Amino acid sequence: MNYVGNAHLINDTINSFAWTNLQVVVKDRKTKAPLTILSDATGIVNAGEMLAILGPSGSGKTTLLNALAHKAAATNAVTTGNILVNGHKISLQQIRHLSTYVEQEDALIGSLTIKETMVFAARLSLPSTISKKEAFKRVDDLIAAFGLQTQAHTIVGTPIKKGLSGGQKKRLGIASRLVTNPRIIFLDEPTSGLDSALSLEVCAYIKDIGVKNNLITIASIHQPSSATFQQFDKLYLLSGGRTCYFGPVSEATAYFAKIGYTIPPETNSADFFLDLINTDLDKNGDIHRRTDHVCQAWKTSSDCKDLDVAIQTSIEGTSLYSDVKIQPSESWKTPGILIHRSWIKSYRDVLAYGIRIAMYLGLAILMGTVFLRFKTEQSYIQPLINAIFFGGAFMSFMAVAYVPAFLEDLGTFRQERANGLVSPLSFTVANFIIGLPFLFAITFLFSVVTYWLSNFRPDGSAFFAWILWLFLDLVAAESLVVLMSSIFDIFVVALATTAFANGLWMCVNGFLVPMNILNPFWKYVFHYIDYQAYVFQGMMVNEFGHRDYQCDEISKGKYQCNYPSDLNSIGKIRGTDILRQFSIKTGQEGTWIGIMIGIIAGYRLLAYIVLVLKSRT
Ligand SMILES: Nc1ncnc2c1ncn2[C@@H]1O[C@H](COP(=O)(O)OP(=O)(O)OP(=O)(O)O)[C@@H](O)[C@H]1O
Repeated sequence: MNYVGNAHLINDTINSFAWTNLQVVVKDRKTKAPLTILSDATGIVNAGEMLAILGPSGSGKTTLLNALAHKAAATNAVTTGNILVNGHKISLQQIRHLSTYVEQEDALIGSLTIKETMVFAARLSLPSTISKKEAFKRVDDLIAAFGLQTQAHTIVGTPIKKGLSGGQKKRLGIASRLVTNPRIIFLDEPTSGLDSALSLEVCAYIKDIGVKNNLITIASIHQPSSATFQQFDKLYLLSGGRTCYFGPVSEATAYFAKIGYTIPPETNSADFFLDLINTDLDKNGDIHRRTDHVCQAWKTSSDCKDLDVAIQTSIEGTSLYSDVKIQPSESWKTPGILIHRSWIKSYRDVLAYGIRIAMYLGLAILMGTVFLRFKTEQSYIQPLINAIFFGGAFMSFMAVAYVPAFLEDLGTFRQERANGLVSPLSFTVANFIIGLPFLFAITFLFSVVTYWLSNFRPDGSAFFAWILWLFLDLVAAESLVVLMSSIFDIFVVALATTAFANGLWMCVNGFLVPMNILNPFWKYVFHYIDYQAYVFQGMMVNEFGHRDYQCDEISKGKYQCNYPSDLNSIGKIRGTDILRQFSIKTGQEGTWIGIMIGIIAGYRLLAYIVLVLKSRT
């Protein structure tokens, strides 16, 4: 770590970040009564210091961190108390302005390199007043500061292509949040998922950058090793939302000895403090009693009084901070930047579209060779209808393969949204646009193989009409994936609900049960909003609306026709008579295309609304 502080990162305006009497009350999940999950929290962190928020699981670490960052602690949570910067109360806008929040989960795009990740972070967050040269300098400086230079052109890593180690990913995630020059950094469990060596490495980098640039760093942390714990300057110890200790890490051992809890030799002090107040381990009420004593002792301690004095001094002694951090704000360029980023992902990450293209090509060969060289004889009519159903319905069913790639994008969006970089509208627009060329490529490849192998109506315009229906089908299917995954953002749930919805659309699209006998509930509630129904009808009209089929000739001039038609006497079946059996009208294609576009727009609009509603909580 031979890194020197960066001029742009250096904090010379924020001296202190303090909070007094913070309280968070939620509505209890079970009883619905008000429940205090954080009470009377008070503390101060000065420039260049790093604070560890420590406590047993469920003690309120994340609640405190979120309250400090002005993030919603939970749905319907009511937060009261004061948050002060240089002794002055600060609003949500101001804290966003000054700080960055690094979530526990990495939301990096696996197929981008370190450098690309940083450049896109800079492009999304820096205003156009910052020159390209300056932006690149910041990116390079941060890559160097986090010790990532040698891997600058290594990809983050996808499930099928290994990239960075866990520690490097963590460092990159943090580095990408620092391009906007925050003065205060909130980190939610930055060492989660890392072994003790990597945890130490990550914390040492954060500490180094914080000290060299005079930044205020606040991190919740879970069971740190001794070495990791020593990286922190201050400790906030919590149990059941109550303060057990706040003060320098170096003085914590002496403080606990003073109130009657002496640490045994060669014990990790963090483990000792946690065991002291971990009420989850309580068997006979001892730990509860001990925790009550520790919290009470803190309230009446001279250290607690000294803290109040220190905060009072910060209020009286300093001037207002000036706005220094660059306010990340969305610009009209954001959708374009997102499209560029997705474009790289699309061609580099085979999971995004590559696997689907290969899968659809395989499906095309399968379908084209099973439904091979159909003739215009009546025995081919039913297989032709089956092929049309299979082509439309199965293709849309397989769109579920897009779920993992979309969920990765959604994770990135959530974090960028939380940091004010990307709005639901930009994300929705970019996601829609980037899908179109790939869906068209899939449609074209599939159709070129299948259409001509199966001998659908051999006519150029019929071929292009087929392409149009299939393209609309895939766009609608992908839009359904986007909607379902936005609502149910857990992989298996998104997969199951999308598959279920597609199964439903298949059942009521008019093939398995023709519309004239489909029962009214399914017909009127679902059939008319079923995008697969319009694709099926469109493809059926494309095939049967414009040609006739031959009956079997039993003897010279005598025919046996399986489908009634006014042409039976001359040994033919009019295609439109087949359509009539399915209650499909001709000449409605324009309306159906319009409805398809409406359904696609509807899915996207609903997904957008879901994203807006979810990003409020
Ligand atoms: N609506 C609610 N009803 C009941 N309890 C709640 C509610 N919301 C939060 N809590 C409780 O508040 C406590 C604090 O949660 P928080 O996530 O801040 O803890 P934590 O210390 O970060 O836990 P972990 O280390 O497991 O992430 C938890 O015990 C949680 O169960």
